[in-house]
Amino acid sequence: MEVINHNASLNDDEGYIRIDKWNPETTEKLAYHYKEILKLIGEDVDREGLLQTPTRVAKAIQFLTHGYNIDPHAMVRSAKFHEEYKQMVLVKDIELYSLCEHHMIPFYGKAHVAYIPNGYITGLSKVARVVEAYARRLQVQERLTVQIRDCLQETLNPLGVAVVIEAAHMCMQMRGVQKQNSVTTTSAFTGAFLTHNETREEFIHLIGVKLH
Ligand SMILES: Nc1nc2c(ncn2[C@@H]2O[C@H](COP(=O)(O)OP(=O)(O)OP(=O)(O)O)[C@@H](O)[C@H]2O)c(=O)[nH]1
Ligand SMILES: [Zn+2]
Repeated sequence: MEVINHNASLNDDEGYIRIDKWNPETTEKLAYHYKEILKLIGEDVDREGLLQTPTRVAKAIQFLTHGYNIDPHAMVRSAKFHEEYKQMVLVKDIELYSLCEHHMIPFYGKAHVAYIPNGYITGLSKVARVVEAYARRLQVQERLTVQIRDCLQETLNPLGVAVVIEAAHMCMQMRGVQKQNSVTTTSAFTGAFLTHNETREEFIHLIGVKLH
């Protein structure tokens, strides 16, 4: 797997982000460009309220894209435990905030993630951290859904993985087609969730989402 790491200094030993430690050089460069953007939209960059804005935005965008600095596979492997439990493990209603790669405008919603262990489980928080690691990048909802599924399948080799994401896209709400209430649902399955209708139905019933 390719590890994208633009800003290695943000990582601690376990590969988690330290959100208080921005790379000063990256922050300075981003701030320079955001200042130019402010000028281009007709703002007065010297007025009091905007003096710190380029630096604030520089830090904010690094937080919103900090998933590039996380290796989700390594993170799951760091908390992989042998266990003979063979029933579905479901973590539902994991809130997510991402940025659409077309407009860099937020999309936000919930992820529901399940897997059926095959000798190994992972820490429950790691499931939510995998969602976070892929959401905090420039994304499309479809790829985000598949990346979460593939990460768990590749690291735990479970009997199946199921991921459903429900999200609202602000690029469709506050601009463009301006549909305030539309919600997009995406799903991705492997193993028993594909081959066993009952397993998939149980998952869909438990998360309470209408997929068909
Ligand atoms: N499939 C998919 N499309 C997305 C996602 N986020 C945003 N989009 C869409 O990406 C498309 C980009 O289309 P373009 O026609 O190039 O962009 P645009 O002219 O700004 O389109 P409008 O939003 O319709 O004004 C739009 O239809 C967006 O709604 C996503 O997660 N998945
Ligand atoms: Zn968009």
